[in-house]
Amino acid sequence: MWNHRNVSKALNIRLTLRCSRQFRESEIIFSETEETDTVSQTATYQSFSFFRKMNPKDDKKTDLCPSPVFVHNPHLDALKDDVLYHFGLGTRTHDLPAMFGDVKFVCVGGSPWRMKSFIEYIAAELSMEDPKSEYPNICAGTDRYAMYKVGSVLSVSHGMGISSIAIMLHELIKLLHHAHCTDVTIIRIGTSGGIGLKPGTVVVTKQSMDATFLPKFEQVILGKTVVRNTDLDQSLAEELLQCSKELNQFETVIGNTMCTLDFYEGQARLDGAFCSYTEKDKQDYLTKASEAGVCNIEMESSVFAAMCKLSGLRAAVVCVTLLDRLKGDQLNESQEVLRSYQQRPQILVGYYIRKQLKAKAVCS
Ligand SMILES: O=P(O)(O)O[C@H]1O[C@H](CO)[C@@H](O)[C@H]1O
Ligand SMILES: O=c1cc[nH]c(=O)[nH]1
Repeated sequence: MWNHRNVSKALNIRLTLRCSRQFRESEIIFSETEETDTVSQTATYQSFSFFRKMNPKDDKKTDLCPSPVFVHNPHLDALKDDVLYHFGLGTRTHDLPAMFGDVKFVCVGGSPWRMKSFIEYIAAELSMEDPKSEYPNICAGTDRYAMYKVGSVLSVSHGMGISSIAIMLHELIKLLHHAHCTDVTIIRIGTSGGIGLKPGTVVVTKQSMDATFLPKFEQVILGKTVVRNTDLDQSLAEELLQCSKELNQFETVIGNTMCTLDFYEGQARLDGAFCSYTEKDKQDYLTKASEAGVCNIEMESSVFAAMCKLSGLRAAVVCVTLLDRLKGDQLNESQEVLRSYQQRPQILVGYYIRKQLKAKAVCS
């Protein structure tokens, strides 16, 4: 007989199956020998692309049931308390469902200053301003990351680079999971270098690519290279582009984003402390990137896309371009201009969140 308990059990089994399938579909493991063997790496990579085509696990939500935030770690069940060390939070010390259970939108970006200014901006947009204008840093117990919350919107800084954002995302995903959040959308609001775009253009990422222009994120786990899928939610990207059209305040495009391990040599800059290539080498490389559909370069999108996909989060990357890398390397615009550029992804995402909340209010 179907009662509340076995309906929820069946639902759980379905969700678990769905999430473990999603996990399998999202990664390929190379053995150590394969890793150094270009031919087999290419072959495995091709099968990886084939896998993706066979399983266009998409973005569009087909289920009406709420979508939870998945973790894929059986060891977590054995933990009495889970300490989210770099947030200064934990399951024993904090009531995470009470603090975060209502979160529906998470915005992340490199700088703590930007993420505080975003929460002030969104509070005003949603008419939820604190009369004392106080937005306390929820992670005040640590100086690693900063976190702010207004209503259902959470704003978190992640520092610079893949390692820094990956640590933050491990703890953020566990936080959302422990808090029993459902139907969460996460958006990175960042800055980048553009390729052939007018500075100030906003790029909504279609695919995050590595420095060889392949849509994958590689990580060595237990001495083996694990390759993860960097797909982002295409319908969310389209919705953001539509919002930009409605706003009509600045140029926005959808394109591929290259994610590098470094700001200088990793992005073909000629102005780092070391450089062993010519201006022509740099131009040739950026031209190849552009031919692969790369519109901008930054340093977190690949692991962001990979981890959000594994946890079932609807994710997008929205970065403004601060300069055109075909024309130079140095950021020599005034602080005022750079600050106004940084606000563009915030304005776009703020508009999107307000639109979503309005639509939800009409439906309920
Ligand atoms: O503007 P944020 O979010 O920090 O992102 C970009 O800016 C930093 C480099 O200046 C890198 O982290 C890059 O990804
Ligand atoms: O050129 C740039 C500008 C911002 N962020 C980057 O990673 N690269």
